[in-house]
Amino acid sequence: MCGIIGLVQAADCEARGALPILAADGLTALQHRGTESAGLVGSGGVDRHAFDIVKGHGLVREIFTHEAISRLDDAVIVMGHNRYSTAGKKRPTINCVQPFVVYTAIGTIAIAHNGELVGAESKRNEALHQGVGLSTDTDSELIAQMVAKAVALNYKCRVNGDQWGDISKELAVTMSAFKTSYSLLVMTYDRLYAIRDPWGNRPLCVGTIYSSREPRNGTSQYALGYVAASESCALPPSARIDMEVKPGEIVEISRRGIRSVYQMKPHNPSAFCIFEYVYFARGDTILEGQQVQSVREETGRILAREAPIDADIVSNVPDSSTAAAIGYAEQSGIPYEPSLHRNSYVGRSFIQPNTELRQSAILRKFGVLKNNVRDRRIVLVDDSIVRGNTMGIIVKMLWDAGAKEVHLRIASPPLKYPCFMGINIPSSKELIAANKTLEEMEEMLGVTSLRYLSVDGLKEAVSKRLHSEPGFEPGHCTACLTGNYPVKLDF
Ligand SMILES: O=P(O)(O)OC[C@H]1O[C@H](OP(=O)(O)OP(=O)(O)O)[C@H](O)[C@@H]1O
Ligand SMILES: NC(=O)CC[C@H](N)C(=O)O
Ligand code: SF4
Ligand SMILES: [Mg+2]
Repeated sequence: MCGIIGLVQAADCEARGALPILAADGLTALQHRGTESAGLVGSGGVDRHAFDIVKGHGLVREIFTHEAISRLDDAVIVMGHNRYSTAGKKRPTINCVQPFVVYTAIGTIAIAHNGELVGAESKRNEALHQGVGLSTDTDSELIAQMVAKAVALNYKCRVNGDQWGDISKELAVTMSAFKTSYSLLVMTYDRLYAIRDPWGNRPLCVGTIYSSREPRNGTSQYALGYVAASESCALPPSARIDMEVKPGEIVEISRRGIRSVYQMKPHNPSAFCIFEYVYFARGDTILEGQQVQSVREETGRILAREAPIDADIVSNVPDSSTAAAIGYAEQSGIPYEPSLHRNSYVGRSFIQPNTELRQSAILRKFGVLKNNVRDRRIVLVDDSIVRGNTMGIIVKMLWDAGAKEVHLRIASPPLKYPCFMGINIPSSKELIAANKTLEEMEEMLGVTSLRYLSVDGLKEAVSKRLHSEPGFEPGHCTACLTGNYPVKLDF
């Protein structure tokens, strides 16, 4: 998934050093989208070649020390990225860490990408045979090089008065070369572009940072700057969302404000990743006009109707299933009581890059609340089972603590098909539900019963409060659940 954020200081705001701190805070708020590496790039808004860059492997707080980000103190535009890799796995060097910064005919540009390009391999070969040199095997670098190429090809058509930092035409050309999946931030020395692919597969929103959270008596609020981010949870406290970037849209953010500069024909219906609601996004984020936490609660309520069971308590698998467990408890009338303590210093396991790291995270992450578990019939709600790593470990912990029955209820349908659009599950071999029947899974996981939410149930939860723009038919990618991919997979 990856997390991206960009900030631009308003023309009449003279604060110095605030932007990199807000950007690092934003990346911290997006840490759940990627923990492998992070980077920040800044521009002072005057020199079109000189960008300052801070990058590293690990967590945001480890990379962006006070000293490291002070290098960006003069920046009036800052852009950052948290990485969860889906590409570049052959040689995961520092070169793969985003944002990608490239020198082009009009000056330096930087690109931060969330998603994965379907068909990247053939585009990559095409580019290599046209003499484009690539330093990594990531799809994101390819986008950066394609933009650089579009800039070079359009160079002679730039008319006097064209601003160096304006690359909207070149971005539109690049967009037409790729189908999905990308939400992008592209930075030139004096502006930032927020772009979503025509399927709208990954999220991206844009907002304004105000001088105060609320208008005060007698004084009006004014804009200190502008922000674009994967999720609204990354916006500074005094910011408000202005828009979610539409599928196929390019939004330009400069020191003068925000404007939509291009709208490619969107795919109707769109194919926004339904797993953003199930697992990836943070509960307080607003997607398609609705709060993720509320959608998750609704999945729990529907699951309780679809798969009821008599039990003593309903428990969550912290963190991301908590809302669904609350919804299940509310609908079933069975009290919600936790069975597991989650160590907050251990991150998400699913987004670790290999099995060893995933399993070691799970082993360090959970402790059992024995007094709640002993002699109880437990409904254990999780948001998903992917490889089965989490369940394999915690169900055993519950039995060891004296549970009487363990009924697993999963607030999404069985995940049976690979994802090629930004999630690192490239093969169905590793997906437990693709290779076992429900009964085999019950036996393998050692649970009293196992039931999943239906595809229709998940769609119902997602559609209930969804807000859609006129002219845009909202739709969701459910490919990993149904095998119906939004684009033809010709590779
Ligand atoms: O079947 P698996 O392969 O184990 O994957 C599924 C599990 O991984 C995720 O949790 P994760 O620990 O990543 O994040 P969370 O703390 O937000 O729940 C998800 O919420 C499931 O619990
Ligand atoms: N999960 C993502 O969004 C990954 C972005 C990009 N494909 C990379 O591997 O760096
Ligand atoms: S295949 Fe699944 S995880 Fe991938 S984009 Fe579609 S819904 Fe999301
Ligand atoms: Mg989990």
